Amino acid sequence: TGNHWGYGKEDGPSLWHRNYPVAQGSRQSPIDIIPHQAAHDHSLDAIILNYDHCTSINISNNGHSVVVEFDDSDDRSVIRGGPLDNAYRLKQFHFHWGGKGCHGSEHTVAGMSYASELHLVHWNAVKYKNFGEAATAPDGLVVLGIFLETGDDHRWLHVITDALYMVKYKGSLTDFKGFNPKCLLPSSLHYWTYLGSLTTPPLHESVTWIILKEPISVSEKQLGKFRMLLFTGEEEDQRIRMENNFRPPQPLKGRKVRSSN
Ligand SMILES: COc1ccc(/C(C)=C/C(=O)O)cc1
Ligand SMILES: [Zn+2]
Repeated sequence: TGNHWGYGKEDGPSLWHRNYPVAQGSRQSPIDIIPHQAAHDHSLDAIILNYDHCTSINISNNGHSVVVEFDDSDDRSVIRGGPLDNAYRLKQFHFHWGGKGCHGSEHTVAGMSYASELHLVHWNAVKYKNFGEAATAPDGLVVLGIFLETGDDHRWLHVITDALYMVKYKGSLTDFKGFNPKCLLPSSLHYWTYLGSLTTPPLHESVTWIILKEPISVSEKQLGKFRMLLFTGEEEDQRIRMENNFRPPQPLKGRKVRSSN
């Protein structure tokens, strides 16, 4: 129906251009990051994350990923510094992951993909009056990308994975208060940055990407809990496991990736 899209054979990333022609645009995401081709830009400042007074609201299954939304009615939780001209407000975060034993990050590093990728989505509330308007502007959004690799248990990720049973089905939502995503950051904030897009429809070319170089470690068991989510709703006959919800790397089309120190 309508602009239905997904990650399957009949509605996956290679077909999205039919309803979203920008899918073949000049600044699409994700991309393959080639570290030694990234320009070290010494003018790039450190990124600053002011998440101390962030207010998480709910966790939901939107049929494509699991999303934690935040109160973005003021500048209580923002990202600034780095390549940014102003502060951007945290709106939501979500994940992309693979099937069992398969990797599912969106960005790749020298052709290597990680098990999963966390996206923290922020919007430019200085220049735009709401998220929807910012989402269509070339400098409207900032997405902070964090790679997840499998290894030790992540000591805080269980707060999220323990809630996933509540949002098993597409369209489900439940309260999720008091979660601060600062606990999901790696120790280093060194990053790559480039101009790109949303990685799901409507694929707007409105994102300044900031991808942290250092992955966080999560256990295979924790990652497995994401795979108990379903793409399908409670009322649907088909039960399709939510996995491999990632878009593959897109053409760089002459863009430069910059590297912080
Ligand atoms: C205005 O509608 C939107 C739909 C999705 C998104 C995001 C945040 C997509 C993505 O994460 O790739 C933004 C706006
Ligand atoms: Zn994403």
